[in-house]
Amino acid sequence: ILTILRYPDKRLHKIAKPVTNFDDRLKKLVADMAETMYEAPGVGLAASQVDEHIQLVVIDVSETQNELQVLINPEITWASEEKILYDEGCLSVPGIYDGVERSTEVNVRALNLDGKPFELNADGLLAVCVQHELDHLKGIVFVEYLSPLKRNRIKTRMLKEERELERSSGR
Ligand SMILES: O=C(O)C[C@@H](Cc1ccccc1)[C@H](O)SCc1ccccc1
Ligand SMILES: [Zn+2]
Repeated sequence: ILTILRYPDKRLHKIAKPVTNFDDRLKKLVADMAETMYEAPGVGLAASQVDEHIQLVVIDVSETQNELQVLINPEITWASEEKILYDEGCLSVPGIYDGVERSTEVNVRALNLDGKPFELNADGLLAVCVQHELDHLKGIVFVEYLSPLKRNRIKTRMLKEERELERSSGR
């Protein structure tokens, strides 16, 4: 299980670099990210959230939680004009859910773990998740779409919880 960075950690705003070598280290990171995501639980996790600033996300929106999708160097090639407002959460901002507008449908081009390109046409929760994860790779956390008032309240609350965490664990 990997440690997930918590907002407003500055490292969440670093821009992820493209993946170049498809080696065993990458495969191990994917396995660790998948395990971390399932345990959270979550339906998506970006490498940025575990302080690995490379363009890699893992997603599993299946009911049975056994259909892992790995997207490497992903880019959205088309996004629908039509938008949907979805109450998003984020494993880096635990306990906060708020409405974010996203395209209802997106086409994504990415590489798989073997470095082979593939296309993904996503709608529903998968489309929302893809857009949320690709934002992480650009250093964007979903609270940035909320009002400054809401964002500041969330920042204050997260920092308060961080202090309580430190006090309780005697760190
Ligand atoms: O990137 C993350 O932090 C995991 C996100 C992914 C996500 C955000 C918004 C909408 C869809 C996916 C979530 O925290 S995973 C938790 C979750 C589970 C089911 C539905 C929505 C969110
Ligand atoms: Zn997130």
